[in-house]
Amino acid sequence: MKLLVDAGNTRLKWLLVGDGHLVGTGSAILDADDPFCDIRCQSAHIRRVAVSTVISEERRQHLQVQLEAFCRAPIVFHWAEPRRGGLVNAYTETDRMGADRWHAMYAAWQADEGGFAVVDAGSAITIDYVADTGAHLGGYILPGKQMMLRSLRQDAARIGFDASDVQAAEPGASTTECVQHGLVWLWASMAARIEADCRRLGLGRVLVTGGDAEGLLDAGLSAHHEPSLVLKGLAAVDGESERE
Ligand SMILES: Nc1ncnc2c1ncn2[C@@H]1O[C@H](COP(=O)(O)OP(=O)(O)OP(=O)(O)O)[C@@H](O)[C@H]1O
Ligand SMILES: CC(C)(CO)[C@@H](O)C(=O)NCCC(=O)O
Ligand SMILES: [K+]
Repeated sequence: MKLLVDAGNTRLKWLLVGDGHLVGTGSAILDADDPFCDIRCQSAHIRRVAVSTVISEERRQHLQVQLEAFCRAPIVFHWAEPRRGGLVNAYTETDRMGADRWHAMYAAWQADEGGFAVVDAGSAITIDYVADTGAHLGGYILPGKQMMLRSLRQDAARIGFDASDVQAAEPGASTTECVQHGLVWLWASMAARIEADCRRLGLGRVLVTGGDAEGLLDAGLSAHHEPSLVLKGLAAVDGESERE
């Protein structure tokens, strides 16, 4: 079996696969003491671990120690690359790009259905555009939902607000409404902007992933929800590098 790990700044997601079929899936807060406790009894059967991560080098080393304590299999970290197959990275400094973005793009590219946008609504939100030819056209990095709410709470003395699941975008009449509706309003504008970019660039598909994907869909983004897009791309990359 192979363990695939996507370690983001907030959460770690994993898939356990054996002979092309899914054995298990799970997630944990990044700093959990034992993120793989649910699959401890299977650890002896894991023959390889592949990781896509965007965490700091210090936390990456800590994750590696946790994985080494968990199972004896080789651990391979995969990073953003200049190109893979027909997919070509727009970055000149490829190694500065988050591995999650590259792996999500590669998963979408593998579907072989033409140009696309990938939206990853995680701790940060990333948007990447890829043309029919496989040329990455570049992207955007924006603060994620919790990051935005946290900065409003922390950096402005009088912005106190409550949590809300309300998906409303009309002008608010309380601090909570102004903040929460403001977020939906911003996301709705972002959704419209992504659609306009896709029309202009001739991209036929939008894929969305990440912990806040559903919020973006509710705010009006018209996209296919692929919760495991990063892990899917990582699986493809790791499978190819094993065969090389
Ligand atoms: N169980 C959960 N725990 C934490 N955040 C969650 C959870 N469910 C949804 N979220 C939302 O998901 C967002 C984090 O998404 P995700 O887990 O995809 O991030 P990440 O992969 O750790 O981040 P990144 O890859 O951007 O570093 C948060 O902004 C939060 O609003
Ligand atoms: C933007 C995030 C945090 C999204 O997870 C990640 O992809 C990252 O740390 N990227 C590094 C900067 C870049 O991609 O240019
Ligand atoms: K992510």
